[in-house]
Amino acid sequence: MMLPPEHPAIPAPKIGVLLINLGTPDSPEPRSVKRYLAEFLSDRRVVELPAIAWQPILRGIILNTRPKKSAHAYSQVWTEDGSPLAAITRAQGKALEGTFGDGVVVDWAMRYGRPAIGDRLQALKDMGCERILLAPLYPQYCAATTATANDKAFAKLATMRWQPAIRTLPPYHDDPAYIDALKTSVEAGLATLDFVPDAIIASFHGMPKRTLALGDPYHCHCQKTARLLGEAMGRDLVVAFQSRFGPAEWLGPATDTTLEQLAQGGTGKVALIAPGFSADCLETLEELAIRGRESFIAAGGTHFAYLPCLNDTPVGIEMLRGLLARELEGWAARP
Ligand SMILES: C=CC1=C(C)c2cc3[nH]c(cc4nc(cc5[nH]c(cc1n2)c(C)c5CCC(=O)O)C(CCC(=O)O)=C4C)c(C)c3C=C
Ligand SMILES: [Fe+2]
Ligand SMILES: [Fe+2]
Repeated sequence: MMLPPEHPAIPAPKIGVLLINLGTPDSPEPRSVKRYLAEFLSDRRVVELPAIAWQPILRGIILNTRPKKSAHAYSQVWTEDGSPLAAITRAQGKALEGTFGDGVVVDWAMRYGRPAIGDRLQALKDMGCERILLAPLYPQYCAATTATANDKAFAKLATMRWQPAIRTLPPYHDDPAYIDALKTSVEAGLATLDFVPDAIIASFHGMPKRTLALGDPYHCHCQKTARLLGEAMGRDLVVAFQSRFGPAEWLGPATDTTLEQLAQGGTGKVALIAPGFSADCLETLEELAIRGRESFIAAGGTHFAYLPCLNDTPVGIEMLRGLLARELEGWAARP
């Protein structure tokens, strides 16, 4: 005679993984870019000024001048699948779908623009996800990226009577799996070049310098990533910070100045990498690969290569899968 099981079979709770990246306009038109910049630059985690001082500058000056210029930049990198950042984040989500086993759904959202974090959290809950891992895809922690992504998710949770359980992906700037993936990807990129670079520059997105003194670990995380990657590759990397915005002092040295100084100082061949970006985007494809090349060559450089981010490459996806699986531990199975 079959005995009844000690516990009746209770299905494991459904789990959601929400990949989050920064966000991007819906189209490379000034109107879409203006809407996106208005949301982005109104975030007090990004521009840390009182609204009463900042909003008149934003609405009166920046949103009347920058959208046209940025739209032109976006139009140079836009693809058939839309903005590179959105297309690659979507591809990362698709590549990870099904890799965590039954009952784990993978979705993706953007901090600014669409798909909105609140909408996708609601969708995951409506699908029956009782546990959700929020995964801001920033290897280096920064209040202007990681924290604001989590803030936005928690703001949505604040409206829910019955919340799912939540975990957040920690920064992974020094995780051996991330450093290994970068090393594999950079070495594979270098092997495709028809020249041997005299220098490899690791360019990270900049931040206002005062955030370092205020305790944001971003600068230290970037330096540590570059040190560990350099050690893994057996060569020094030049660290620089790009995309300066506004009149305040930013972390340095600036990538554009570094490229010019290297060229002027006789370093003719460089490879540029952007290990802080989990997906290629405007800041890498336009600012680094197009404008960086132009300024390096104009300053006398002879050979320039931009090596792509980890994106949805097998090595990048396997690294993300491992990091996310670790955060899901203990959630998947019902004892
Ligand atoms: C990877 C980390 C990033 C940090 C840190 C960061 C800080 C930061 N950015 C701005 C202003 C702008 N950034 C813009 C684009 C942009 N920034 C990041 C990432 C970080 N930003 C990404 C991935 C992108 C690309 C978006 C895309 O659509 O491809 C822009 C918009 C473009 C433009 O008009 O130049 C602005 C503006 C500030 C002020 C800031 C820290 C305080
Ligand atoms: Fe930025
Ligand atoms: Fe930029």
